[in-house]
Amino acid sequence: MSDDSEKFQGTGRFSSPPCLAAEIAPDYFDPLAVDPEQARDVARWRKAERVRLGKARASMSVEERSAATGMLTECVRTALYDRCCDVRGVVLSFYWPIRGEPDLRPLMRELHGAGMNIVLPVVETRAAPLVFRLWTPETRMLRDQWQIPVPPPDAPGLVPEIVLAPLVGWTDNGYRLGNGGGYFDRTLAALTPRPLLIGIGFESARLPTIYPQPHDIPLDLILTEAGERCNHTNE
Ligand SMILES: Nc1nc2c(c(=O)[nH]1)N(C=O)[C@@H](CNc1ccc(C(=O)N[C@@H](CCC(=O)O)C(=O)O)cc1)CN2
Ligand SMILES: Nc1ncnc2c1ncn2[C@@H]1O[C@H](COP(=O)(O)OP(=O)(O)OP(=O)(O)O)[C@@H](O)[C@H]1O
Repeated sequence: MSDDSEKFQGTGRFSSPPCLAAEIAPDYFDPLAVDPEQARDVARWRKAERVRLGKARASMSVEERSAATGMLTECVRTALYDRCCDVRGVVLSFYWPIRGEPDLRPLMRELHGAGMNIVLPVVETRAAPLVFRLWTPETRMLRDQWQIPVPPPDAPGLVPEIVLAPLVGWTDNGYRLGNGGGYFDRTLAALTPRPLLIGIGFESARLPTIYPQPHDIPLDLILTEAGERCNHTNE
């Protein structure tokens, strides 16, 4: 609490108490703002959708996956170069693919070679924002609690300007279904300035809705093998 509010408490000088909204942590999310029964239903539906979409992704044929990954790679490269006059020094958060996520690691290496600072997301603390550790081709990766390869704790931490977020599901209006930890939403709520958030997924993961909740932050751009599927960057 600020000194002023303590000084003026109970003096009767103000008709209403001083506004303390600025003292709320930027990543604070009020669970009381949500109807618990509705939130439970949505969580249950999302869990089932993650399983369904995960199976669909796992059943893509080798040819289908390879063709889609090639087109996605091209699309991500173009989107990044279109948005950065000079990619050198730009801090870009990539992801190390798990569970059949699009594997864009050749592009990650290429962009590192072009001078971008590549970072990878790490869950250091459960139910907290992600941290981002620098990756280079020489980095000796460790595995986290989900067996996701991550750079070691002594890798430098950097704040990304652009974040590539893998999609389990996505909607035309830019909402993302992820792996269910709420990590990207928590991270975006905490980062200022907010990075450009680009969702990366396959066309087959398109959903009519994810039943958006107050914590869900829409993506700026969604890229699939079919190209730009949702673009809020010119609004
Ligand atoms: N490649 C990759 N790296 C990433 C992410 C990601 O989605 N993909 N993350 C993005 O956040 C973070 C890891 N987040 C994760 C969150 C939850 C689960 C998970 O296993 N969840 C439960 C399901 C929870 C539910 O459905 O309610 C599980 O599958 O058992 C895994 C990773 C950081 N790194
Ligand atoms: N800013 C936030 N503060 C607190 N809790 C949050 C926040 N964002 C999300 N959560 C919680 O995280 C849980 C999972 O959220 P959600 O279903 O949106 O995950 P997700 O986006 O699929 O996961 P991920 O980003 O890890 O891939 C929910 O219970 C939600 O309330």
